[in-house]
Amino acid sequence: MGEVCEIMQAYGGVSIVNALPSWYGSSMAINLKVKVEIREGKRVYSQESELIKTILNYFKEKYSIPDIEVDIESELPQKSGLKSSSAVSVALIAEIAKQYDLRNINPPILSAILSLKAGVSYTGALDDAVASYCGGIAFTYNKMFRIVKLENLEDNLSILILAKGGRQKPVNLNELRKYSHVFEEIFKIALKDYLTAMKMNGILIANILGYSLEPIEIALKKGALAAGISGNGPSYFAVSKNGEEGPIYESLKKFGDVIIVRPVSLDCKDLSIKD
Ligand SMILES: Nc1ncnc2c1ncn2[C@@H]1O[C@H](COP(=O)(O)OP(=O)(O)O)[C@@H](O)[C@H]1O
Ligand SMILES: O=C(O)C1=C[C@@H](OP(=O)(O)O)[C@@H](O)[C@H](O)C1
Repeated sequence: MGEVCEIMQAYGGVSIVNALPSWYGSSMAINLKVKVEIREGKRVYSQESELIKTILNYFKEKYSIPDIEVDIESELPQKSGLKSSSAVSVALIAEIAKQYDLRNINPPILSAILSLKAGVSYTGALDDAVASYCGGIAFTYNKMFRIVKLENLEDNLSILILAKGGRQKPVNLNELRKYSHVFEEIFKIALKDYLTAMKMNGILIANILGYSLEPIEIALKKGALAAGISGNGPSYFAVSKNGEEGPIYESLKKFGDVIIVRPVSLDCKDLSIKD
């Protein structure tokens, strides 16, 4: 990521397996970006979100970096299920590490730790942070901050997104955790067949969290390879082969604005992956 361009950037993503029920999570990077720039200057605390504040405080306390101002340019709606918080946090952490030459920082792992500390995440969302930083598909066990696997993907897919931000619906964690064994099985399926897992997860999450199944059923009927709720919602997504988006796009349009994006190929060389 970011290394080849001046401005640090990270990606949004769609869910393959939501990590809330079983702590096992998987996410696919998409080409909606967050760009972060920093410069030394007086912090405006009142304008910092809890996440930004927590990250800046961490680096100030641990590495004595000076006060910095942060500029964020984001193509992702906040509280959307499209991984905006992980993209912002991983890009900011990576940019600070780069500018201040801080070695031995693993941006996705630190993102997970600080997202928990900031209270913007339930499990740390390491799955989202790894995909956001590396592209490709990430498989993680968030309870132990462990990256299980990083995978590249076929580049012949399109993702159609009914992008909605500002999640209002409370996330019923207790209800989700009742299904931990089911989601652990879906995670195992995902390691071999991510599209089937994506579909199972997307339908189940919509059911458990009380989102309408209509957009999902219609997209699947029109030939989508997978469809569902991403993250904790409210955004929906559907997957199709390149060039076959038409009928799915038309069917989803009646539910709101639909954007068509592409998955991002894996591009990460410096993360240690432990089985
Ligand atoms: N552009 C941004 N600028 C500052 N903070 C952001 C931005 N986008 C996301 N965030 C942080 O991430 C949080 C949203 O996280 P979350 O509810 O998990 O949504 P998502 O599903 O989009 O990741 C916001 O409340 C905020 O703290
Ligand atoms: O808070 C968390 O730990 C997570 C939130 C969800 O994503 P969103 O934040 O995109 O809803 C989920 O898909 C992810 O696996 C873990």
